[in-house]
Amino acid sequence: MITEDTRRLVDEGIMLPLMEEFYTIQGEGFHKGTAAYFIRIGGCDVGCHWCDVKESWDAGLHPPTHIGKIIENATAYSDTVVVTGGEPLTWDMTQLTQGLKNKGSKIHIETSGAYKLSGQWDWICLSPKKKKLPTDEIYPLANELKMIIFNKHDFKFAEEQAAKVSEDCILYLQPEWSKRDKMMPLIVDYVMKNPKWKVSLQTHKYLNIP
Ligand SMILES: C[S@@+](CC[C@H](N)C(=O)[O-])C[C@H]1O[C@@H](n2cnc3c(N)ncnc32)[C@H](O)[C@@H]1O
Ligand SMILES: Nc1nc2[nH]cc(C(=O)O)c2c(=O)[nH]1
Ligand code: SF4
Ligand SMILES: [Mg+2]
Repeated sequence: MITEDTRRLVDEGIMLPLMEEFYTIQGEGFHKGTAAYFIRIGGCDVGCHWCDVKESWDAGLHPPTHIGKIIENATAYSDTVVVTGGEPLTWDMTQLTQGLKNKGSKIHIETSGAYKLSGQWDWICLSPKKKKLPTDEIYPLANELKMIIFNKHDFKFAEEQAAKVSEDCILYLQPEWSKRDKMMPLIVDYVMKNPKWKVSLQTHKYLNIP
C-alpha cells in the first residue's frame, strides 16, 4: 500500500516508480555504441501491442524510489544517463533532470512524446506511436525521430511524423524486433530510395546485453 505522502512525492517527481537501472551500451539510434546508465521508470498506458517491456506498464508494480538515490547510482557509473520506461513523460521529470544536471550529467530521454514534456534534456529521442500521438510541443525539440516499422503502413506513418520535426532532427527507421527478418529488406530498400532516413537496429539484442 502506498501512503498519501508517497503519492504526493511521486506527483511532485521527488520519487519515481523505478523498474530497473543498469549500466550498458546505448543500443539504438544516434548514440548507439555509447556507454550510458539507463533508468527505466515504470508506468505507460500507450499500449503498443509489440512493446518489448510490457512489464513496465503497471506503475504500481515498481517501487517509488527517491530521485536522490537514482541520481547517486547513475552518476557513480556514467556521465551519460538515458531515462526510459515505460513512458517517462507519464511523470514530472523536472526534479530528476535538475538533479542530474547539477551533477554535470548528459541527460537523454527515450519517449513516445504522448504526454506533456517536462524536464531539461540534452538529447530527445522521439518515437511516436499511432495509438497516442506526440504532443505538438515536442516535435520541434526532438533531436532524433525513431520510427518503429512493424508493417508496410508504418512507412507512411513515419513520413507523416517526419513532416512535423525540425530540419536538423535525425530520422531513423527501426524494425520491430519480432518482424525484423520480414521488415529489414523493406527498410533497406526504403532507405536507399529515401536517404534522408537512416537504419537503427536494436544492437544490444544482438550483443546479448541489457
Ligand atoms: C520501450 S520504449 C520506452 C520509451 C517510450 N515509452 C517510447 O516508446 O519511446 C524504448 C524504445 O524501444 C522501442 N521499442 C519498443 N518495443 C520495440 C520492439 N518490439 N521492437 C523495436 N523497438 C521497440 C520504442 O519505440 C522506443 O523507441
Ligand atoms: N542497450 C539498450 N539500449 C536501449 N536504447 C533504448 C532502450 C530502451 O528500452 O529505451 C534500450 C535498452 O533497453 N537497452
Ligand atoms: S509507448 Fe513505449 S513503453 Fe509504452 S507501450 Fe509503447 S513502446 Fe512500450
Ligand atoms: Mg529497450
